[in-house]
Amino acid sequence: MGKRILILGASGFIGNALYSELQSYFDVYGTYYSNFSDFSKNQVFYHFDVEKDDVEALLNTIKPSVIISCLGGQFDRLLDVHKQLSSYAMVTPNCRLFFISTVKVFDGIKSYPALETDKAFAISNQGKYALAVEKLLKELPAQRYAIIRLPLVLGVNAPVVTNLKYAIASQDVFEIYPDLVINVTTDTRLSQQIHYLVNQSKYGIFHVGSSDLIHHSDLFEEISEKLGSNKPIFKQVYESNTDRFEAVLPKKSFSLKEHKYNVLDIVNEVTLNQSIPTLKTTLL
Ligand SMILES: NC(=O)C1=CN([C@@H]2O[C@H](COP(=O)(O)OP(=O)(O)OC[C@H]3O[C@@H](n4cnc5c(N)ncnc54)[C@H](OP(=O)(O)O)[C@@H]3O)[C@@H](O)[C@H]2O)C=CC1
Ligand SMILES: Cc1cn([C@H]2C[C@H](O)[C@@H](COP(=O)(O)OP(=O)(O)O[C@H]3O[C@@H](C)C(=O)[C@@H](O)[C@H]3O)O2)c(=O)[nH]c1=O
Repeated sequence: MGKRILILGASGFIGNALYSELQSYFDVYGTYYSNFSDFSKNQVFYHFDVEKDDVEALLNTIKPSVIISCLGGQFDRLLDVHKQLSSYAMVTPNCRLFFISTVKVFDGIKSYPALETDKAFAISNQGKYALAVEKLLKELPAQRYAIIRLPLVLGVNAPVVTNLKYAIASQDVFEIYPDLVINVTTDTRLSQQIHYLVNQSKYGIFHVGSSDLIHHSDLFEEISEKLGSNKPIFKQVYESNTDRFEAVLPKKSFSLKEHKYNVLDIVNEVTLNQSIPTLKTTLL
C-alpha cells in the first residue's frame, strides 16, 4: 500500500510547498486553520484548530503512515498536540513522524553555525518549543521520526521576500542585520529534500540549507540588486558588535549533489526571471 501522508499546517508557507511537491506522488491530506476560502472545498483538506480540535480524531479518520508537522499556533497547545502525535506514532506500526524544526533551537548559541551533532540550546520561546518537541520525538524508536531543522526559508513567494519586494515598490524601510550570519534554503528546495527523506524512509536529525554562510544584510542587498535598480530603505540594525550565527549547516544530512547548494544558487532561484541578463553575462 502506498504511503498516505498527513501534512499538519498544509495551508501555510512551508506546508503548502510540501503539499505541492508531494501530492502527485503520494496520497496526501492536509489541514488548514484560517484559509477557509482556499481549502474548505478541497476534499483532502481538513479544518484543524490546535486550541479546539482533537488531533487523534483526525489521525483515526485519515490513518496516515507519514505525518509531517509544520503547524503554527500557541506553543503550549502545539506541544500537547505533538504529545498526541508521538503516542500515535508509537502505537501505529510503520508510522513515521516528521517535525519541521528550526534553527532557533540553537538561538542560545551565537558564536558558531550549528551541525547536526551539536547540542542545541534555545532561549527564545519558539526555539524552546521546537526543542521540547524534538525531545519528545527522541523518545520514539529511532526509525519512527525525522527532525528537519530549517534556516531562514526564502523563495519567490516567501513572506520575507514579498516584504522586500513591497518595501522596494513603496520605497519603504526594510530591516537588515549586518552582524547576523545565516544560511538559507527555499521552499521548493526543502520540499524536494523532504520528498527524498520520505521516499527513502530516512530517519534522525537533518539540517536543510546552503552549505555556505552569508551576512543577513549582504543577502538582502544582493537579492534587491538582482531584482532591479530600485532599492528599499535598508535599515541596518546591529544587535551585537561581533558576528552572531543563526545557521544549520548540512554536514551529514544529504549526500546527493542535487541536495547540495550554496547561497548564490538560492539568490538566483529567488530572483529568477527578474534579473536583467546583460550581454556581458550571456557571452561569458
Ligand atoms: N518560514 C520559515 O522561514 C521557517 C519556518 N519554520 C517552521 O515551520 C513551521 C511553519 O512555518 P510557516 O509555514 O512559515 O508558517 P505559516 O504561518 O505560513 O503556516 C502555519 C500553519 O499552521 C496553521 N495554523 C496557524 N495557527 C493555527 C492554529 N491555531 N491551529 C491549527 N493550525 C494553525 C496555519 O493555518 P492557516 O494558514 O490556514 O491559518 C498554517 O497552515 C513553523 O513551526 C516554523 O517555526 C522553521 C524555520 C524557518
Ligand atoms: C525581527 C528580527 C529578526 N532577526 C533575525 C533573526 C531571524 O531568524 C531572522 C529572520 O527573522 P524575521 O522575523 O525577519 O523573519 P521570519 O521569517 O519571520 O523568521 C523566521 O526565521 C526562521 C529562522 C524561523 O525559524 C521561522 O520560524 C521564522 O521565525 O532575522 C534579528 O536578528 N533581529 C530582529 O529583530
